[in-house]
Amino acid sequence: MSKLSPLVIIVGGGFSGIAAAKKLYEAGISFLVLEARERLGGRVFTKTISEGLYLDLGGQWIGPTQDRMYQLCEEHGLETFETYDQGKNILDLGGKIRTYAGMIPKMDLISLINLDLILKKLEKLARQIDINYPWSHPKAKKFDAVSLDHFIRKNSLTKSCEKVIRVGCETVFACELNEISLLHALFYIRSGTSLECLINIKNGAQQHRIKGGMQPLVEQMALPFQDRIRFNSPVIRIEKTGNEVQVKGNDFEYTAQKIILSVPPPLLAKIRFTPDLPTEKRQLLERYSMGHVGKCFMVYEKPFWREKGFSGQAVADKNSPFQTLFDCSPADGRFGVLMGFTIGNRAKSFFLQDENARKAQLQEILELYFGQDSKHPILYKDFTMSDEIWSSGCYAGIMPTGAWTGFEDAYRKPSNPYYFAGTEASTRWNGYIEGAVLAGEAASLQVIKSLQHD
Ligand SMILES: Cc1cc2nc3c(=O)[nH]c(=O)nc-3n(C[C@H](O)[C@H](O)[C@H](O)COP(=O)(O)OP(=O)(O)OC[C@H]3O[C@@H](n4cnc5c(N)ncnc54)[C@H](O)[C@@H]3O)c2cc1C
Repeated sequence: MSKLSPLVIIVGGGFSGIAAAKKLYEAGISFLVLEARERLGGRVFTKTISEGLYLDLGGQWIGPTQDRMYQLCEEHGLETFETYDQGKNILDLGGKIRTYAGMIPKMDLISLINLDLILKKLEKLARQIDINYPWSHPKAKKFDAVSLDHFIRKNSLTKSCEKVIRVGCETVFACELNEISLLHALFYIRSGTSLECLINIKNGAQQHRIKGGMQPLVEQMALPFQDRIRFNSPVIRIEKTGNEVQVKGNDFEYTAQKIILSVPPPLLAKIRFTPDLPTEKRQLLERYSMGHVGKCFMVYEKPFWREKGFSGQAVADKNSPFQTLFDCSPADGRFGVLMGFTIGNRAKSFFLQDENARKAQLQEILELYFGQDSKHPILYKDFTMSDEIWSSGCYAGIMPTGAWTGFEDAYRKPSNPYYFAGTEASTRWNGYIEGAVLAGEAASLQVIKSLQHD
């Protein structure tokens, strides 16, 4: 058993935990990061396949208004590049393929008008939400009593419109739409600036990727304090006695004064606290669910679809296992990479099949969309964080109906000596890497302040 006694222990070495650690390091405060996995990054995971070919199996995109992410890239000398976004997009409704340019899918006029009205309505409602106090909206109880699914069914006048708006929302929220409260959806939109910002590639959250992948950034951030990170160290119990806290795992025990918790809500719920966390936080933790997403990559010798005038983007209804497709080729286009998102119930069915069947399904879709050239991939790789015990889902924790109005800010509220980070604790870019960084930094500032007062 270790005798080390840092002032602060950070549980979790994702972007949030490492952003918290960076702040403490800069402030000269002793700390230790305990990370369950053998790597940093958590829900960010870059797999290098060969020289020049890497796949971001977790979070990968950043975009305007995610200011901290751009600052961190600059600070660590990492370059960003534009997501490929030129040429024809594909809309696949019931296997009927249409192509269109720009953001407006090719549909009948009534469906288009209906789609525009729903998007505008969501945008307008989201603009009224105070991200610090979503429960304070005069209609908060009404919005929190229904799911996003309810809102979409109520406002969709045509089947095509409903299908397209569903696919868009499933891709943004990464869950079945009956799992998410309308109030949480509005908060999430506002937290990410606007719906347009969440959906768009250009001027949106999908605008840029980092050359070499996202995980190298968190590794660069942690370089100066490598010796203060302990890997393969899941925290199981946290016990407070007097002014000290014991943090315990299977083969370690550390004592500290303050604890920053930066793990996803369902995993926080599994840590045994003595005395227990405040009742409202415990009850809220039990309500959170994680989304379900799979990323499925087909790699080619070159991005052949670009020469044929395709962007590589597609949107599909339930006849396909993939809600959306994106061009995820490396910056230099040395390889061609198409990535399909399978989300919610589609992901559940998809991952019940063996890998050969999964590959065959993506192959079939790509041939349908991009023709014979897609017949000869050099690699197939898929991945879902839902199968990872130390993530238990993604992109992020989802608030079901009644949670915001029932528990307000119970999740992020500190209860000395415990401080809560992780993207779910962020009011800005909640669910995103930017949110994870902001929440980690905020938790460290709270700890520093509290140490000054002790
Ligand atoms: C497929 C996918 C696509 C995404 N796409 C994007 C995107 O393009 N852009 C974007 O901004 N966001 C995206 N996201 C979301 C983004 O990745 C997350 O919001 C962000 O990485 C969360 O960071 P975090 O530090 O809060 O949590 P995590 O990354 O989950 O870090 C928590 C850490 O805690 C560790 N841990 C858990 N339990 C314990 C324990 N008991 N003891 C010790 N350690 C523990 C975990 O191993 C993990 O390393 C995506 C996520 C996924 C999975």
